[in-house]
Amino acid sequence: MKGAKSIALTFVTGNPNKLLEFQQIFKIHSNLQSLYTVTNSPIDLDELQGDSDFVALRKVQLASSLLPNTPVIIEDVSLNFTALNGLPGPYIKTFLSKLGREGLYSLIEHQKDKSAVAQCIYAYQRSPRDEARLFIGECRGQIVRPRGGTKFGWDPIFMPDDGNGETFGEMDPELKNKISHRAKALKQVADFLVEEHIRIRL
Ligand SMILES: O=c1nc[nH]c2c1ncn2[C@H]1C[C@H](O)[C@@H](COP(=O)(O)OP(=O)(O)OP(=O)(O)O)O1
Ligand SMILES: [Mg+2]
Repeated sequence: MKGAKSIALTFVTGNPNKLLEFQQIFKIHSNLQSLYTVTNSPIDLDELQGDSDFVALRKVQLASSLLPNTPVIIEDVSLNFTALNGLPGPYIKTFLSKLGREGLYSLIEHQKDKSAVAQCIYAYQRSPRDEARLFIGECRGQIVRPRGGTKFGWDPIFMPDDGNGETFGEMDPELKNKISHRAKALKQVADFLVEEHIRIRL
C-alpha cells in the first residue's frame, strides 16, 4: 500500500502503448510516486471533431462524467504535417489506420517541406464540477520512410529534430521518453500535480 497521503488518479486511455510511456515518464518524476496512485481505465473515449484543444477538453469532460468519484487525466495526440496545413492533426489515428505508415509518408513524399509537429495534450479534471486543465507538449521533426520495428503508431515515420537522427521507432525508448511530445507535456502535468496535491489535501 502507498502512503496514507496518496491520492487516486485515473488515466483514461484505451491505448496500452500510451499507458506504458506514461508510466515510464511518471517514474522519472520520482516525487510524484508517493503523492499519487495512478490506475488505468481502458475506456476508448468518444472523440468529437474540432481542433486538438477542443477534442482534449471534451474527452476529459466525458471521462470525468463517467468516473465522477476520481480525478481523471486523458491524453490526445496529434500529428501535424506543415505542408498539409496541420493535417492529419487530431485525426491521425484514422489516417494511420486507413493509410498505414507508408501511406502517411506518401502524402508528403513529393513535398519539399517534410516537417511535422507531434503534439501531446494532457487534460486533467478533478471532478465533474471542476474546470478542466490542459497541458501541451510539442516535438518538431521530419516525416521519413518507415524505419524501426516499434509497434507504436506512427513512431517509425517520425524523426525528431533534437534526437540522434533515428526515428522514434528506432530510438532507445529512454531517449524518446526524454525528448518526446509526451515527455514535454508530462513535465508540466508533474509540476501541476504537486500543487494540486497540496490543494486537495488542504
Ligand atoms: O508517441 C507516439 N508515437 C507514435 N504513435 C502515437 C504516439 N502517441 C499516440 N500515437 C498514435 C496513437 C493513435 O493512433 C494516434 C493518436 O490518437 P489518440 O486518440 O490520441 O489515441 P488513442 O485513441 O490510441 O488512445 P486514447 O484512448 O487515449 O484516445 O496517434
Ligand atoms: Mg483516441
